[in-house]
Amino acid sequence: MLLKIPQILDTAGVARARQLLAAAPWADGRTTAGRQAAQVKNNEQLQPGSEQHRELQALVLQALEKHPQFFSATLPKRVLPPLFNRYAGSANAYGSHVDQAVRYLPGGVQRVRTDISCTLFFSDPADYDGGDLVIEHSYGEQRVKLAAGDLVVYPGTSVHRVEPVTRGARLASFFWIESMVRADEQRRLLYEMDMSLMKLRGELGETAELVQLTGTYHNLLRMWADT
Ligand SMILES: O=C(O)CCC(=O)C(=O)O
Ligand SMILES: [Fe+2]
Repeated sequence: MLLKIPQILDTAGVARARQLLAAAPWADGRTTAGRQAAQVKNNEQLQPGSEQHRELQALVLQALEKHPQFFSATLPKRVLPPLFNRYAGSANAYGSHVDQAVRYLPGGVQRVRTDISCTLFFSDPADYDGGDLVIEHSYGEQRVKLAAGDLVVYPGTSVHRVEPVTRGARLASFFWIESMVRADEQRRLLYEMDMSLMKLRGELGETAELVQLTGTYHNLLRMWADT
């Protein structure tokens, strides 16, 4: 399921993130990519370990935690620490690739399966030309270029690319999630059901049928979740 979630970060959060990104040390992006992806990756990435990097990670993670739609759509079990990239100058781009299936948490022991890939945008579309995140799926390609503060989540299984940035700079955070529910189609059913339940509850208040269907939601989650 490809889902755009608006305003994960508010204006103040975006401004703070940009300030930190401007002061932080950048390095070649190829260091964190797998072998195939490194051949097509041409961007910069924030070097982990700096004070700015830590504050940025906390900023993103706290924003995600506060967001009910993010939780419902991803049902996170583990979230890899967010990373940060910049595409600017000399047509930085990231060619077609699939993200590595398994990554390590810092420390290099705990493995995380990358069920869901995420990009959180810090630049507005007017700040740069090109730089669309293009995600391939069974119905064709989806182009994504969101407002600063917005997030896109998409299946880790997708072939995707970032088109060359030909003017300005595209700043983003990218990270991966291992979900309690491994299968994308099961997560989608749960998400759609949860959203409909919330809407119906707003329209009708609590009814016996809503209690029953909410139970069905939780019982499906119980059946499918691996916590
Ligand atoms: O910059 C992006 O939106 C995506 C980056 C990406 O695909 C990756 O780092 O694997
Ligand atoms: Fe990727």
